[in-house]
Amino acid sequence: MNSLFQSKPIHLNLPDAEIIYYPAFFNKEEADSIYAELINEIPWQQDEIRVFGKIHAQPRLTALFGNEEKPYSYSNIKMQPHPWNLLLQKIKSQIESISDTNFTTVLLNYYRDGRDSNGWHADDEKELGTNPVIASVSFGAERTFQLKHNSDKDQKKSIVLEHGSLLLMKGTTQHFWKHQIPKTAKPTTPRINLTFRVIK
Ligand SMILES: O=C(O)CCC(=O)C(=O)O
Ligand SMILES: [Fe+2]
Repeated sequence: MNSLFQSKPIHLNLPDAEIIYYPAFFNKEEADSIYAELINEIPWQQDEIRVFGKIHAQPRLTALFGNEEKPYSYSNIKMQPHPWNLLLQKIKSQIESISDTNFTTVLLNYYRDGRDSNGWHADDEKELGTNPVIASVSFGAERTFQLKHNSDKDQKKSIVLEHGSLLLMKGTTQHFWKHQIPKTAKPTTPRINLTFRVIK
């Protein structure tokens, strides 16, 4: 893997946000091999979440890796991280050099098909601190990532996250915007997304 700076960054021009998209952060060959390894080697689990008092199976599979002493809680789930493996450490160090951030944790999502999704949310948990840097890398099927501003209803953005791409969200993005991966009726093969985070 030595694909740094292969693709030109695209700065999304959105108010109250700092979002940068790198379309081919990993080249096709690297992305293919990372995708296959992640599908096979990650201990994917399907958690239950509580939404308005009701228990649901999460509409995707997940896994958490990170520094041992940093559990991560969201949607009423407390996840204990698996220790870093070699592949995730390698991806982490490439992303750290481009984002100038030392990540403690990565949350992995496995969207099996178009019925899997990730509903509107901000990554604004207390333990991420103010103005968190979130580095999101995608492998496999392309899915649409939607953004909407919390108070200005005219501000919305959709972006297709490509195989091997990196999306960096920083600054005040999580305070003013929510994001989601909606379900799609289009026949869709699996997609894996990794969001690297700093847990304080
Ligand atoms: O799958 C994605 O691209 C987004 C994942 C996400 O927003 C999250 O895990 O917080
Ligand atoms: Fe998110």
